[in-house]
Amino acid sequence: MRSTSLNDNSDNMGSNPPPLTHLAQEIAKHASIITTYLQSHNLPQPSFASDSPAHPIPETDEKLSAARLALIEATKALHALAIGPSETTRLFAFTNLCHLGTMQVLCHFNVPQNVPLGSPISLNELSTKTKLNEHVLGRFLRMAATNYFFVETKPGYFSHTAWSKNLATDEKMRQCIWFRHAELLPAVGKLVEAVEKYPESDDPKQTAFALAFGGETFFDYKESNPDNMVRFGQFVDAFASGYVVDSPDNIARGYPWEDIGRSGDGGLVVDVGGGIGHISVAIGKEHSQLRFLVQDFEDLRKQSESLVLKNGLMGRVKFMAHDFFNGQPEEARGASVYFLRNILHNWSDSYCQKILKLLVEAMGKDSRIIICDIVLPEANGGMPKAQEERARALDLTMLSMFNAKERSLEEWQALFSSVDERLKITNVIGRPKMRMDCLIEVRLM
Ligand SMILES: C[S@@+](CC[C@H](N)C(=O)[O-])C[C@H]1O[C@@H](n2cnc3c(N)ncnc32)[C@H](O)[C@@H]1O
Repeated sequence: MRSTSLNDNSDNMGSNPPPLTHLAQEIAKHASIITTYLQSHNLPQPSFASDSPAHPIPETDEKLSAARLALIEATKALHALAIGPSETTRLFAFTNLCHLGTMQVLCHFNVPQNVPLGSPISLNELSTKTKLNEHVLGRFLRMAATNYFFVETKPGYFSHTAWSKNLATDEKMRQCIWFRHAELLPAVGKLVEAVEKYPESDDPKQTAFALAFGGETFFDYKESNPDNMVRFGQFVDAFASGYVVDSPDNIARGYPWEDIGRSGDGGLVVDVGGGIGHISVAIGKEHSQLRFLVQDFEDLRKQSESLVLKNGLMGRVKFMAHDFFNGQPEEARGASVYFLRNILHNWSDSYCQKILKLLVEAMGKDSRIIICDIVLPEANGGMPKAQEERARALDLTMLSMFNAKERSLEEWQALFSSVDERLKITNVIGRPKMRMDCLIEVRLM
């Protein structure tokens, strides 16, 4: 997309079309690429209808994905220009905050699951089923419907759209709402206080989150609230399984995993802070020569083992309770890969140094570390604004929750060098293979 829509102050009196027209043309062009692809592959067109798929535009085709990102980029700019500076500010976050409250109420009272999948339901019946006052329920549902969740098919009757059906049928999606409302919102509400009180701190106890949650660090709070830990795990799983960050399948295809474990190096991948092991499972399904050790807190063992069982990977993917601030046990030393996905961005530099030092101690001469995290662009570094917005939002989420951060490539290399001068970035796989996260390969050189 041409830069006029975002950076250019020209009066548009020349031969270029005015920004609104230019953006509308871009939108038409990219929409047409997508529509034609879907038609020629006999795939349904994106629609709000409840039988529409949750991911209507496949992620696997690079050209299609690029068209989708360009479409999102152009619609974002067009939307902003159409609304204008004054209205943008006057209405800032107004509807989004109310949407967040609305969705959390609806999820809390199990409304999505109580709307039948194939037919409408009256407010009266839904109120009886969910024990939510009928009038109040109607107000929340009508708000949600302005954001395409549910549709009022006739007065007082609601049906699913593809959006609300996704929420109804996938518990992990409901945990995305829960996390934003129950944890991120209170933390963000304490940002001013945190920045004022702890301007230079990198301590995970001196965060906006800690100010909102009785002084506990994010993970201490999780450990003392096991239910909350499970919900968080489901949220991370959902967050990681689509376009927002890179899907497990994308990671399984994004790196030359086939080169590992072929030449007598054992093919052991230690998935450090691997959660329930969904990334190991995705890679393991594609690359049968690899074995995995998923390390995380003991609470996740049961979920992890049932995921492994479900995917028939017993014997190849093993769960191990291990704190990454302790040295690696014998079983995990000299592994082919130490894989850390969305781990280091949760910690400030001094904590990352501790984690990485322990890995360097465990590494053999052929071991590599692979980090899957965002590489922040330089200013105006070519990342589409809509994507950069998400990367920056993650960066500020890291600040609010952990006093941590997303890093630019320079910051990544500086971190590795501060741990061991021999640690060098040997490969970075980013767009277009990966969407948002990059795969950063680091070796002892
Ligand atoms: C953002 S999640 C990432 C999980 C997984 N790597 C993924 O990409 O989905 C961070 C993970 O680090 C784990 N974790 C936090 N502190 C840890 C520690 N000290 N030792 C081991 N795991 C830890 C959490 O339980 C959580 O599963």
